[in-house]
Amino acid sequence: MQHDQGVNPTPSKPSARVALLGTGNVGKAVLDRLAAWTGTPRGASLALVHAGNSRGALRAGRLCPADVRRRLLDGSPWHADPVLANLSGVADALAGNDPAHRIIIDATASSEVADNHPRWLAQGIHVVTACKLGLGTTLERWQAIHDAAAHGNARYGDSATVGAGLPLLRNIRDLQAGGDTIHAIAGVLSGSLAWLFNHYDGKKPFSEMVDEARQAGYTEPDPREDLTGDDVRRKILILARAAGVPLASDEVEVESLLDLAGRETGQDRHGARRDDSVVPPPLEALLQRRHRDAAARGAQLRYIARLQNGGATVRLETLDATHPLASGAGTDNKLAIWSDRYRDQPLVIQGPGAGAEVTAAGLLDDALRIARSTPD
Ligand SMILES: NC(=O)C1=CN([C@@H]2O[C@H](COP(=O)(O)OP(=O)(O)OC[C@H]3O[C@@H](n4cnc5c(N)ncnc54)[C@H](OP(=O)(O)O)[C@@H]3O)[C@@H](O)[C@H]2O)C=CC1
Ligand SMILES: N[C@@H](CC=O)C(=O)O
Repeated sequence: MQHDQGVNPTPSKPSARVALLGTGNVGKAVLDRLAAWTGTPRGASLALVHAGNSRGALRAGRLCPADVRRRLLDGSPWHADPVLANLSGVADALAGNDPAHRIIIDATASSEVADNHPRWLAQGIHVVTACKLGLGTTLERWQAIHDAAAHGNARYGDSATVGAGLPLLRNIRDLQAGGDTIHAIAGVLSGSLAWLFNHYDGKKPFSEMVDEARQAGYTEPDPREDLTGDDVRRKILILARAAGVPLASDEVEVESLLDLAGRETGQDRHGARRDDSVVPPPLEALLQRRHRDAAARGAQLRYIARLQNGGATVRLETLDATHPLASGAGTDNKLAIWSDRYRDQPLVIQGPGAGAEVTAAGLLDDALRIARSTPD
């Protein structure tokens, strides 16, 4: 394991020490991006000192990202120390004698990791996360993160939590910083469901396509999180709260695709056996019919989140082809923002909204912004 890449073009500013949690789809893409920066100023500004997953962690004064990545990829044993996987020790891995920034990158979907965000922030450790469980679940946890960040004078990088790094939260915050008031937002916030509805033609089973989306790294680790709308619920909560509407989780009215199907057959999804298919036959039939009806009038199925009049909804909608939210390709997310400034015509932001590479880029954008700022 290489410990020092020997590049530090800005000796006045020590490299930020970085701990990466999660080495799945997104974590691997973070390692790839860091590896590609080896020998560049970007690479020099971020020193990876800890890389861990649920089974163990590697730790060194400076880990070589390509080496960590190779160990994960080539099937060679992942010689990580399981003791180092203990989250209580991650802060120790970031300790040092210089005033460098300390950054934890959360590329997990772990509630246990999200529970630790406030503790790390309060210790002055910056947290950069793709996981929505920090800001997108209970108001208490959201508040705890804000309070801890203020207390520890630490930053919380959340760009990757909505739109997989698209500049959605940044634009909402910039508008407000300029004195604008957000009145409503609406959008396609699930990259996997966007991809599914962009490709679904009623012929190939939806279940097969969900599997393809999972293999492409667009879905949550458990695709049911996407199909139930829970993932989009978290995203609209994060956006709403950033826009100054502190909604509680149960204040978002969510139409789960799985419940839609259950409603049709009178079955309760909560009664489903664990080994049931992710896409039960009634949902296949329902989507086939909804797709056929939409296509017959040149319309599109879209899973839309809306925030207006202090409330939020998430549901499957049939949109005319001319509707501003109907167009898009691949995993495109699309967000329309109405504000004082954009009263009649909304500000619309569109682009790929899922995938490991764009998400890793969003995470590292946040990490670099922190690394380049002056440590207190
Ligand atoms: N895929 C996408 O397009 C996007 C994903 N995200 C978010 O990124 C996150 C990661 O997604 P993805 O990479 O697909 O998920 P994966 O399931 O592929 O990877 C999750 C990783 O987290 C690790 N992990 C779980 N618990 C812990 C723990 N306690 N400590 C350290 N590591 C832990 C897992 O360990 P192990 O390897 O041992 O199982 C695994 O390496 C999710 O929160 C997701 O919502 C956000 C935007 C877009
Ligand atoms: N599963 C998510 C991934 C990004 O957050 C999605 O489909 O958008």
